[in-house]
Amino acid sequence: MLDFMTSAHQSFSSVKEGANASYIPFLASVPSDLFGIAIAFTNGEVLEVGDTKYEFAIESISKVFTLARVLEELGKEEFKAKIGSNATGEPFNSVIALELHKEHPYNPFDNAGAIATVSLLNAKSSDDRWNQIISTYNLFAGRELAVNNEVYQSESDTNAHNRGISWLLKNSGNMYTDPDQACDVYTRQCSVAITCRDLAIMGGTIANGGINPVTKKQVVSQENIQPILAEMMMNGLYENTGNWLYSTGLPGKSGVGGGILAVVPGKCALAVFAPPLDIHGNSVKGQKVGAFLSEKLGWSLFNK
Ligand SMILES: NC(=O)CC[C@H](N)C(=O)O
Repeated sequence: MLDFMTSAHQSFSSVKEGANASYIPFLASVPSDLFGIAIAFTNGEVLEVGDTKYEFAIESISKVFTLARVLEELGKEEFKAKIGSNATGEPFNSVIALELHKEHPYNPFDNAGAIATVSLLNAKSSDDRWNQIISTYNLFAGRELAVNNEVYQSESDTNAHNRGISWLLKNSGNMYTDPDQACDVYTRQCSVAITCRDLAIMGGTIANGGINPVTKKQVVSQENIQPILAEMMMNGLYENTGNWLYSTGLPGKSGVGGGILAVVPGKCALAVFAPPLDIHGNSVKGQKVGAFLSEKLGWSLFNK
């Protein structure tokens, strides 16, 4: 296993395609050649190659773990009715997608649906909303995570588009708290710093039926694993999800911080960190590693 990971790292470290996200200024300053690969198995073993200790911004991968928390609170049917489980086929921050669907979010991974998902948490205050989210992430990672304040500042200074989306949701009755509060908590969740190892363990918890494979704590109930994986399968890499699925056969999730997660249910989770992105916001090397390892290790869910 480690041999395949090392060979993926060696083969793809020279790939020059893609570029760091720059619409969030901080992300443009992250060294582009950082490259880590980690796999967490359901038995608690974790294998790592490359820059797996470097802390990067979780960005949109956070949407998976907020989804888990809200599913626990609402149940999957109410969640599906309020947010949805279909792809828009548009970029993750598309306003056109909202306009086309009467300002109703379509799924929890596009920004509109993600911000609405944050707003659905039953919380007394902004701090309470945030504490519910970060405590959930901590359980998934098996350690205390923290916001990278430089990322948070950089995103807060440049998130007018997401604030606009929040107010459109308010306009159509699909925002369940103050829109600016929901957007701020969403911005904070995207700024949480994680390592590649953390991400593998967070995904490993999903692969392990909701039980963190390292701490052995139940973080999300088994019945909510299917809706989480369905959302990842359907829109985890936005408009490139079909191509990802074609080559990996696995549910995945990307973030513009350069992280990518793939879940092999019952077996393990793969986390890759490499900042240069394709035009849809997905790590280029991450997608290559996913395709390579899935093929070598027979991970595809469609090859049984
Ligand atoms: N795809 C992403 O990772 C986007 C997350 C980013 N914080 C945004 O809202 O634009």
